[in-house]
Amino acid sequence: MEIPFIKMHGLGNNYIYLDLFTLDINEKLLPTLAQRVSNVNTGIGSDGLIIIHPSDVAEVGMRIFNKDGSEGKSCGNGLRCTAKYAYEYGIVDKKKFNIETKAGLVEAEVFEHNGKAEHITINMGSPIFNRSSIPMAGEESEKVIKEPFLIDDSQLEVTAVSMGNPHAVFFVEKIEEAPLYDLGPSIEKDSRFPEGVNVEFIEVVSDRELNFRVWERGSGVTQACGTGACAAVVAATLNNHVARNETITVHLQGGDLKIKWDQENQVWMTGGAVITAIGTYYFHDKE
Ligand SMILES: N[C@H](CCC[C@H](N)C(=O)O)C(=O)O
Repeated sequence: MEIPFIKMHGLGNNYIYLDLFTLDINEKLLPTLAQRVSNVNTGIGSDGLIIIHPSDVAEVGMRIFNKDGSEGKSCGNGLRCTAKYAYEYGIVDKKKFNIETKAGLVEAEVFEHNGKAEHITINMGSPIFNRSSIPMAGEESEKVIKEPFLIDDSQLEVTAVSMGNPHAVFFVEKIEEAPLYDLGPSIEKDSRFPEGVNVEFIEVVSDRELNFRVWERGSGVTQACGTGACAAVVAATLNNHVARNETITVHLQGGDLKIKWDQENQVWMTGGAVITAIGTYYFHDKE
């Protein structure tokens, strides 16, 4: 089967995108397709698969599948790339529009330069704190802020936030010493997170600046995680490390995002999006 695709990245967090406005594909195939195209040796190579699709409730819809085939409910870098593609390829004819995700509707705004979407702002909505909605096991509580968290003999403190997808945020002295590979996999699959969890390590640089690394649920270490950067700013605010209602610069491995958690409890994310390649993927029934 010949499958036309677009490869795009947001700060190096790269996905293979399928445009279901022009392509018809059996959605049962998507988890397997995500695993196949993500494989850098036998596929194209990516952090996963994103589906851009018609929506009854928004101008455009987006679904995200991680490298392991699991479906996430939202993806910040994917949303910026989806907005860029929708604007530049005529799916939408305006600069402000909604995108439907499994986590709900988000609002996108494209900032154009020479007809191209130079950078994109997404209103990622309100953070979710209560434990059962993260979801995280344990006594129901309003918030999980710097809760003791023992993992593989390491005593950590976790702040848990959902941006429609679950995030476990840990603060470290030096970002280069973050135990990304040592503890990321164990935390991701820890039973205290019944749906798994994205794992972020944050170094506070100032009250307007964070350094950030991520081990993503279903994809492992990626260059950037948009929902994770939002969760990091919310967690840093809850722990009084950064100022509320101010624009915080988050330095991710692949570049910077500007994040603001405003007084109306909306989290705004601004950053770039790049089209890397357009091509045809040849799906073989037998790998
Ligand atoms: N791994 C995430 C989905 C991708 C999120 C990330 N790439 C972003 O930019 O937000 C999850 O399973 O919830």
